[in-house]
Amino acid sequence: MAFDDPAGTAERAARSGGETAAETFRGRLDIETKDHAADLVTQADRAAQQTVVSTLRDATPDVPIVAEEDDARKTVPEDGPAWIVDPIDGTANYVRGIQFWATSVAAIEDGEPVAAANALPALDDVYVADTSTARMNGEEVAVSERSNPAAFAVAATMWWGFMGEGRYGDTLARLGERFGDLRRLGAAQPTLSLVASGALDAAATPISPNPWDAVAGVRLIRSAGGVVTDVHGNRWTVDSEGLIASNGAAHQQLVDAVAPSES
Ligand SMILES: O=P(O)(O)OC[C@H]1O[C@](O)(COP(=O)(O)O)[C@@H](O)[C@@H]1O
Ligand SMILES: [Mg+2]
Repeated sequence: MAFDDPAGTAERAARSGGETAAETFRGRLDIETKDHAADLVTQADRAAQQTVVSTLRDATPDVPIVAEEDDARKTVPEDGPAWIVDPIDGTANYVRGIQFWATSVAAIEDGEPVAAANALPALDDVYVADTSTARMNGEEVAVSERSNPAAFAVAATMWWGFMGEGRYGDTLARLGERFGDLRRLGAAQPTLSLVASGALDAAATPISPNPWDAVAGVRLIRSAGGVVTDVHGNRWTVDSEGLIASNGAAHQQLVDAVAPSES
């Protein structure tokens, strides 16, 4: 492995970026829009990214860094190691003063997520995973043991209203019919962290997420004993269509709800 202690470095970097972002949480912010009116960026996103990047560069000067903001690299290399950074995942929550946001750092090697850290400073929670174990605040966590879909809480994560043609509403309706309870929490990495800890039973989206919205959470969920696939039920990779994450107990029902056959 090209990384030396990737989980430890990811945790340090996520904590440091989270501290930078926390300094201005619920303070005065300059808010800019990106692709659409609800796609936001602030000086806090940029400052947190600088903190994370400098922590990672100090530890691993030669490892490429994929990151959401500014002119950082946006694509994950197929071969070799890379860091994947979302300085604030859940900026829309952050600017509204809602505590559910994270600084997310993942390590990937030859396309395979090998470590992850999601720091949620406003909630004082930190999720960390290596290739075998997921921890929340230092304690090992596992996906939920629920098996009855009627008892499931499923997060319809990653906003996809822009897909149009009723697909968003139709997918939510199918999830609502097949599972007991639905959530939209406003931030993908914290949502995936809750699947890893067993607080949620599943999370799903038919859109192809950005790597910084997905990779850390995928590592956390797999190390917590869960399953992450694409919309067809195939093992999830950074090139996948959609993302369906669960405790494994009703995974096919989720796949069916998110990507029904055309017939
Ligand atoms: O689970 P929800 O409510 O759809 O929220 C997920 C949202 O979180 C995000 O990961 C937030 O991303 P950023 O705040 O980093 O831009 C979005 O990609 C996604 O729309
Ligand atoms: Mg972000």
